[in-house]
Amino acid sequence: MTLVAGIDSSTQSCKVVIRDAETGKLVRQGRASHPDGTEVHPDAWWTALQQAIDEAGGLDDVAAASVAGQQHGMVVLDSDGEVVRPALLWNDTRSAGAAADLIDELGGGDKGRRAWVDAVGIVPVASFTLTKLRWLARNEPENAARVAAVCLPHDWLTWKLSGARGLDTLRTDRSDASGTLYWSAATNEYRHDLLELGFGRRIAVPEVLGPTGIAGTLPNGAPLGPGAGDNAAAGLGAGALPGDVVISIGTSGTVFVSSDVSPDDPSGAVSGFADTTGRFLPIVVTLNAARVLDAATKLLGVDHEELSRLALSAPAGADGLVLIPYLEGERTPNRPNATGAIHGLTLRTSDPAHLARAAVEGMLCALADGLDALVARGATANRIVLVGGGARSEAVRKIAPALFGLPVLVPPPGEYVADGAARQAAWVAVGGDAPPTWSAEAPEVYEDTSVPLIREQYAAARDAVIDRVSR
Ligand SMILES: Nc1ncnc2c1ncn2[C@@H]1O[C@H](COP(=O)(O)OP(=O)(O)O)[C@@H](O)[C@H]1O
Ligand SMILES: O=C(CO)[C@@H](O)[C@H](O)COP(=O)(O)O
Repeated sequence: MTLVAGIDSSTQSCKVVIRDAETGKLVRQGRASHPDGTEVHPDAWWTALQQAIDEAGGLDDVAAASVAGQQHGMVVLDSDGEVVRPALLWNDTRSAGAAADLIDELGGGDKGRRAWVDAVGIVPVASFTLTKLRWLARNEPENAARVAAVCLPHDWLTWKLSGARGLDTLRTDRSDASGTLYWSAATNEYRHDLLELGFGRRIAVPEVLGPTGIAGTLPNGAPLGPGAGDNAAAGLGAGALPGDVVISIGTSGTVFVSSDVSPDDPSGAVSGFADTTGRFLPIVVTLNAARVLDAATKLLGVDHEELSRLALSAPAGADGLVLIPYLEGERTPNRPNATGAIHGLTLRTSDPAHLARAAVEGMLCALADGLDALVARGATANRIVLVGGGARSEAVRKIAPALFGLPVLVPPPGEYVADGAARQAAWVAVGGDAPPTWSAEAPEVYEDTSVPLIREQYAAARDAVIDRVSR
C-alpha cells in the first residue's frame, strides 16, 4: 500500500492524516492544539506539528506529504531564516487602518478598490498579508528592518519539514499566494511593485508552484507537494462537484466554489483566490463562525450537545431574538471594529433556548449573506456541502437549509482540509492530469423550506450594529 500524508495547520489545531494513496482509506491520524490568540510564534505550530505527526505514527513510511494551513498569516524571516516576530494571523484586525491606506494609495474609494481587484483579484482588508506588512513597517521599524523574506504559515511549515535550507528554497502554491495582495491568480505572477508599496522595499517571497510542484523532500526522500490554503484544500478534500458550494464552519466561516473565472468583485465581499487545480476559488470569509457557538456555550454554561438541544427546542426565528455574531469584529461585511450584539430581548425571549437558537441562526445568517454575495457574482449554487467543526452541531445541520435555501449535504465528520492535502500528496506521488478519485461515504442530506423572516430580522439588526470607538 502506498501511503500519503496530509497536514492541516489550522487556527486552533494541527491535524495529520495518513491515507492510502490509491483508495483514500484512512490509515492513521494525529492532532495537537495551537495556542489561543491572533498573534502566534510559528515555533508553536512546529511543536504542534511534531506532536501530531508522532500521534499519527510518523512520516517515515509515506511516499509524499502536503501541508495545508490557515491563510494570510504574516511569517517574517531574517536573512538567516530566523523568525523576526510572532506571526500576525488572518483574524488579527490591527492592520485595518493599513488596509484603508492601501486602498487610498491606489486612488481611494471605488477607484482604489477597482484598482486592487484589477491587480490581484482582492480588495485590502485587515486579514490579508500585505496589510500586516504595512502595519509592521509603520509600527515596528526595528523588526521591519530585519525582514529579508515573508511567507505564509503553510509555506513555513513545508520549508521546515524539508530542512529549511535558505530563503531561496521557500515555496508556496497558487491558493495561498492569492490571499497576499502581492500575487495575482489571473496572471500567475507576483506584483513586487505592490509589495514594495505596502512594505516600503522589496523582500524575498516563496516561489509559487503549480498543482503538483515539488516543494522539497522529507528526511526519507519523499516529495513534499506545494500545499494549499485551508479552504482550497477543503474543496479538494470534500470532493465538491460543480454546483456544490462548500461552507466551512471553523474559526472562520467560509463560503466558496471552484470556478473557471475570478469573481471580479470591487466591493471586496467575494475574493478572487485560486484553487488547488489551476482554477479560481471565489470565496466569502467571515471572522466569526464556530467560536460564536463556543461563546454561547460559555454564556449558557452548557456543552455543545446541550446548546444544540436548546436551539432546536426554540421556535424558528427565536421569537425575534437576533444575535449579531461580530465577536471578533468582522471582515465580511468589513466592520473590523464592530462588536457582537443581541436584539429583541423581551421577557418571552429571555431564556437559554432562545439565546441558543439566536446564536446558531445569527452565525448562519452571516454565512447566508456570504452565499448571496457569491451567487450575485455568478456562482452556481445547487447544493451546500457543510464542513468544519461547527458542522458537528445537530442544530447547525438542521437549521442551515432554512437559511441557505438549498439542500445541505453533510459528509461524515472528518478533517477535510488535511484530507485535501493528502489527496494533493497522492496526486504528486501517483501523477496524472487530475487528483486521484477517492471513494467517500455518502453524506447526510438536510432539507427544509426557507424561512425569510429569519434573514429579514437578522438584516435589520445587522445594519443597526454600532462600531467600537476604542479597543
Ligand atoms: N459539536 C460541536 N458543535 C459546535 N461546534 C463544535 C463542535 N465540535 C467542535 N466544535 C467547534 O469547532 C471549532 C473547530 O473546528 P475546526 O474546523 O477544526 O476549526 P479550525 O480549522 O479553525 O481550527 C472549535 O471552535 C470547536 O469548539
Ligand atoms: O482567512 C481565511 C481565509 O481567507 C481563513 O479561512 C483562514 O484560512 C483560517 O481558517 P480556519 O483555521 O478558521 O479554518
